[in-house]
Amino acid sequence: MFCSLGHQPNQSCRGSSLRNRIKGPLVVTSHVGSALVHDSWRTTMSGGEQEMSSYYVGVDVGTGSVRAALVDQRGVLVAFADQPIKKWEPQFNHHEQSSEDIWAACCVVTKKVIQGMDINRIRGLGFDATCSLVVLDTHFCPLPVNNEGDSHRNVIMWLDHRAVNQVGRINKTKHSVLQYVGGVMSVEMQAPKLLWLKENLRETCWDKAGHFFDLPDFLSWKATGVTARSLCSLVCKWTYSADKGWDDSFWKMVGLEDLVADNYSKIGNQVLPPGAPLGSGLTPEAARELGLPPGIAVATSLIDAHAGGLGVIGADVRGHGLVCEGQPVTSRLAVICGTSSCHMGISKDPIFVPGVWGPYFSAMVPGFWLNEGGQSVTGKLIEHMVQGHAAFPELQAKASARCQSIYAYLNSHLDLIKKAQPVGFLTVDLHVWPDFHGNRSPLADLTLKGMVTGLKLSQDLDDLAILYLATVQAIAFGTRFIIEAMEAAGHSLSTLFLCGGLSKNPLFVQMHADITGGNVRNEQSWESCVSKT
Ligand SMILES: Nc1ncnc2c1ncn2[C@@H]1O[C@H](COP(=O)(O)OP(=O)(O)O)[C@@H](O)[C@H]1O
Ligand SMILES: O=C(CO)[C@H](O)[C@H](O)COP(=O)(O)O
Repeated sequence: MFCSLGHQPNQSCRGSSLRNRIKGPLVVTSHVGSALVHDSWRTTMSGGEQEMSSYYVGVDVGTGSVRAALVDQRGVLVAFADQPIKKWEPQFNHHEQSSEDIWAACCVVTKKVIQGMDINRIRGLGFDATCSLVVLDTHFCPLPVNNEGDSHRNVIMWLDHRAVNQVGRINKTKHSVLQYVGGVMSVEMQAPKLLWLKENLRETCWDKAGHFFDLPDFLSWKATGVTARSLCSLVCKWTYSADKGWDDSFWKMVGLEDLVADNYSKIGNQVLPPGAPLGSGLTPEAARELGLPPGIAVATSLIDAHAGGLGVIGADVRGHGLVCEGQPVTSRLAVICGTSSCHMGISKDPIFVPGVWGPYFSAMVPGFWLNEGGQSVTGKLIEHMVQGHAAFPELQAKASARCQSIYAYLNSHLDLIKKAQPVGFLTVDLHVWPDFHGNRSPLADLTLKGMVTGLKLSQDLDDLAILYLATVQAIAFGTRFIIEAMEAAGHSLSTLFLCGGLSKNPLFVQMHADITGGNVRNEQSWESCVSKT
């Protein structure tokens, strides 16, 4: 049911090219060839076949856009659409969104993928989304998370770092729940953000709040009216234990005892495993807004990285002659790379990796423990470096003259200037430290900053291309650093499975293969193997 899709702004399409956009469990479901797509449509449209297809809609809310996919019961992708969503940065390190804007985008993309379809064949709907914090009042209306009192902006995004002081105090408690987030709570998790709201927006937000949702759970509530939370969100971002539930002593110790007093009704006291059906399914109101039939099944949600991780870690790789065929799923590391990169590895027994989130039980693959390493800005960092360079306008002009994306142009430019040497050698004198937004894993130090060494006075297109390469390499070294920490703690990883927007960049995939020295699979080419040096 879950899917997580790559991103091309404002597009809706059908057919074989859709495969290149998938980053979730749909990755290896089947052959998304146009023949298959047409077959399933013919069956649908004629209505005469005995075994008529059932269809499912998956909605994936990333940082920059919302994507929907329509798949049939075999997992074949039939239609795809995406739509950008709004983001605000009212001050440095404050990142906000609007839950109404996000829901409206979910409705737009869902309507697009079901266009021309017999909607009575649609059997179910599922959501995944970023782990951002949505705040609603007791009547489920948006509350402002900002000093301006703008209630439209009622979402504190996952990458928001406003609660630095609060997370510092939480970490000083050394409470035992911190063992399950790599020993150090991240400012990107929900407890510090809640404490910030209580300490900074008491009257306008905290006192009026009736519901604090992780964004994936907000979407499933919006679709069903059921306020149950996903085990995935609560375990990974809210300190909930699959085994022991909430720990009252943690919330009391950090100054959020009010959440305990009302039996966690504001943050969730009914918890379901990802994929479990919610209530009576899609409400009539949500059905109208989405263009779907009321009452169809709606699944308990997943965080976006976990949806992508579930998809690639569970991929059936038989028959492609891959090295990883026959190796256990615990030897796979899923790297979900979009705005950020998330490194998802699973194990049968809990593994405690300093600076790497988890171990989380059953939060992604049922019955397995999950460790989640991460780099908070990867796609966003590449954009920051490239767009901030003096030669960016020239790059844009040249790429558009060739009808290429700026990244395709930069990759071919690197090929041109590398001459006979391997492309990686172009950066022997230029190095990037990629922690421009702190280090999520394995140093777990939000105070770290980015760094570039080896700059010269020239600022031409060659310099931009080499800076871009050094940034991609720095990100790949970050992945290697995370793998080394996970292996030192007991993981045994042999294959990286990349998915998300960045996995469409061959240079990004190649540098991960070269620098980690492992087998790397990306979403686009299941059949071809990226070599290692
Ligand atoms: N074809 C491509 N080549 C290079 N980079 C790409 C490509 N498509 C998307 N990206 C990059 O991937 C990132 C977005 O990935 P995506 O998975 O859509 O993110 P999110 O889920 O965070 O919204 C952006 O930084 C974008 O520049
Ligand atoms: O913390 C995370 C998952 O646990 C992600 O970084 C967050 O959800 C953002 O995802 P994306 O980079 O795909 O927008």
